Amino acid sequence: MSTAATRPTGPDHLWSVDEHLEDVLTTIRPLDPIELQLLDAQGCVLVEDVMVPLSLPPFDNSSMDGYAVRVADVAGASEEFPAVLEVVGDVAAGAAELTPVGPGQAARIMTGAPLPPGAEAVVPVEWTDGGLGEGPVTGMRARSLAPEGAEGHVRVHRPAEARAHVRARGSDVKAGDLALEAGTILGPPQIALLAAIGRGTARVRPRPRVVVVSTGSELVQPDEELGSGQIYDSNSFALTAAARDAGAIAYRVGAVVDDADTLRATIEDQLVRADLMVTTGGVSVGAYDVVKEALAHVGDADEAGGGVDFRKLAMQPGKPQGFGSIGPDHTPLLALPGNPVSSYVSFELFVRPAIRTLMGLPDVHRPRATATLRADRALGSPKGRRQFLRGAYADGEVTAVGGSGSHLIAALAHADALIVVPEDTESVEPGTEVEVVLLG
Ligand SMILES: Nc1nc2c(c(=O)[nH]1)N[C@H]1C(S)=C(S)[C@@H](COP(=O)(O)OP(=O)(O)OC[C@H]3O[C@@H](n4cnc5c(N)ncnc54)[C@H](O)[C@@H]3O)O[C@H]1N2
Ligand code: MOO
Repeated sequence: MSTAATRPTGPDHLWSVDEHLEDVLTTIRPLDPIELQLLDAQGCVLVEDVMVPLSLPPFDNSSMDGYAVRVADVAGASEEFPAVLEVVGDVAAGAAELTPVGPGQAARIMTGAPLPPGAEAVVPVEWTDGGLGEGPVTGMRARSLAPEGAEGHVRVHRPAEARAHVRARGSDVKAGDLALEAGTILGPPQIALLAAIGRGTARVRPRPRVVVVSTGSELVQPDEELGSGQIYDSNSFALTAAARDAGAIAYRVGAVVDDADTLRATIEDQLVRADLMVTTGGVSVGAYDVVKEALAHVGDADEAGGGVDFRKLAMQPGKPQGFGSIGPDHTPLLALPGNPVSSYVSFELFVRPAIRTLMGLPDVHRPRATATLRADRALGSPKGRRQFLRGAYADGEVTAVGGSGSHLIAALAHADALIVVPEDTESVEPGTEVEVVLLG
């Protein structure tokens, strides 16, 4: 992997949101395809055209529980003048041996069972006396309780056209047809089709394995006792959940203390199961900014442009960011800022599209919309930085939720959109049309 970190920008260059995103998306390539079991391929992108090896249905079969008959035998039948036919046996779904239906005969047939030779149509059981010699019945009795239903005579009360209630061989798809084309995303209906044509596996781009590492000596695992100056680690949970939501197989690594050697060792250990590494915290300008310390000078020895580049973005929240690659496989790494809202917003804007690029998905971005800002007063925004405020969106309107502080986790939990305030806008009046990112 090479990164645009080598572009001639200089350490003081303030990257725009779009430049950083472009760097990420032009660097990260879709994962190599593999053959996966059908259910493991759910949500993945198919990379081959799949042809239909056999027609569906594979044979003419009944769409109703009823009687397989010859058309001429039931012509003009009515309840008053029923056609009386000899029942030659049962045809259940899965039956391999089929008794032919001759003139004056019928076979009792179940939904999905093959149409026996000689039969031309199926009359539903409700159009007959079910072999009981009385009026129309509503169904059949279980074979185990009434085996005599497979013999004797049946009175048919209505005529049937040729092929009535018969599902023709190949009426769904024909052998040689294209079942699914390369590029299809395998949702449940597509998985149904692959299974129906007998395919147990599919060649797809796999879900990326994403390892999330949070950093900070102040962080404590939820459910444990908080000591003085400590807080619970929420970022690793938020980002692992977000990675899963984006389609990844995500692994959460508990918070690593602010020690560069410990962090380097942890990342090295984790590389074996990572297609993408995400860290949070330690990328700012403090004396304990461990991610920067641990990774800033770790390059990919054998590839120019490797290593992690730390940069400032013209964005709020999410100003400090790191991006690059590490380890022998040049595993891409995004280092997100530690403030909880900053890390989440950064994930939405950069990591989610990266995950979806790795999956080969055509649509890597969240949908956006235009909405009318509902607010009591104007919203302020820092000049020169693209601001992403949290909002609640409904029916073409968006309301700001909480303020712009990057620590406001509770407000984030009540938002379903990000309000985008452009770099050159310092104040947004109520009633203004704004762009929103819909978080789904
Ligand atoms: N002098 C300056 N200070 C700061 C600047 C700056 O430009 N000059 N930038 C600020 C901005 S903007 C951000 S964003 C943060 C980013 O800092 P780090 O990425 O180094 O993050 P930390 O210092 O480790 O943590 C920041 C904040 O977030 C809390 N945190 C960290 N990890 C977690 C977690 N897993 N779960 C919950 N909360 C977490 C941490 O306790 C801090 O409060 O830097 C500003 N400073
Ligand atoms: O840019 Mo920081 O990410 O605002 O809080």
